[in-house]
Amino acid sequence: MRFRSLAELDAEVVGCRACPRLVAWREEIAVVKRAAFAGETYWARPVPGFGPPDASLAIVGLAPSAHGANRTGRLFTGDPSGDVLFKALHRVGVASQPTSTHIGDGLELRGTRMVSPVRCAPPANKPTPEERETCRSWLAAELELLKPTLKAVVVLGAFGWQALLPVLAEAGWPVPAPRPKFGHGAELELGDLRLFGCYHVSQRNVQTGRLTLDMVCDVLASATSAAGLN
Ligand SMILES: O=c1cc[nH]c(=O)[nH]1
Repeated sequence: MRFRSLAELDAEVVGCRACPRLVAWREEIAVVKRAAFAGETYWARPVPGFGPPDASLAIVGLAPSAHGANRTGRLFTGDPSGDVLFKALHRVGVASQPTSTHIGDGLELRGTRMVSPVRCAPPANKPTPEERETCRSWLAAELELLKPTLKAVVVLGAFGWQALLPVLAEAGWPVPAPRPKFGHGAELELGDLRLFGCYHVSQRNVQTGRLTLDMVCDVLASATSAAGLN
């Protein structure tokens, strides 16, 4: 294995400059900024996973948002997607508080690690298939390190689902062929690992009513139970 620990992986991933388009974008945003954050220094680097290294539950998202994790340096922190997600994680008992505003705000996750298939903020929140492929080795390394304790994964959206299944198959989990499709409420049993599909907690999904806080909590409750966390 390339990394001996998640701490080692996290320390290395933040220096990645593999995708020129993403490097340019994450750094440009940090200069232009959003007016509300004009006084802040943006993180403007790849965002590592967040949560304990012996997690039994993983939450797989999409990519850091421009003025959220790309600003704060922590996944789902400081953006509207995180507002919903952390409320739900707190409600099911794995987040110490319902909000996540900045590193050092006191938030802790119990038995749960957030992982991003793409580590840099992409223009229009849309990584290219090439960028997803380039970032895949980080996702693979993170799952390999989590494997000894991992029991359940919640995948937020089709992008994460498509990124994750090949990585799980390569790491030895019995992923069926053809690969099962993503859907909200989809559930897969891959040997000792349970996979749960959930619509992404994006502002658009929530504002249009496609996804409600209760729907997120329902999926998380099943997943935390499968992960032995409640
Ligand atoms: O997947 C996502 C979406 C928003 N913010 C993140 O950090 N990840």
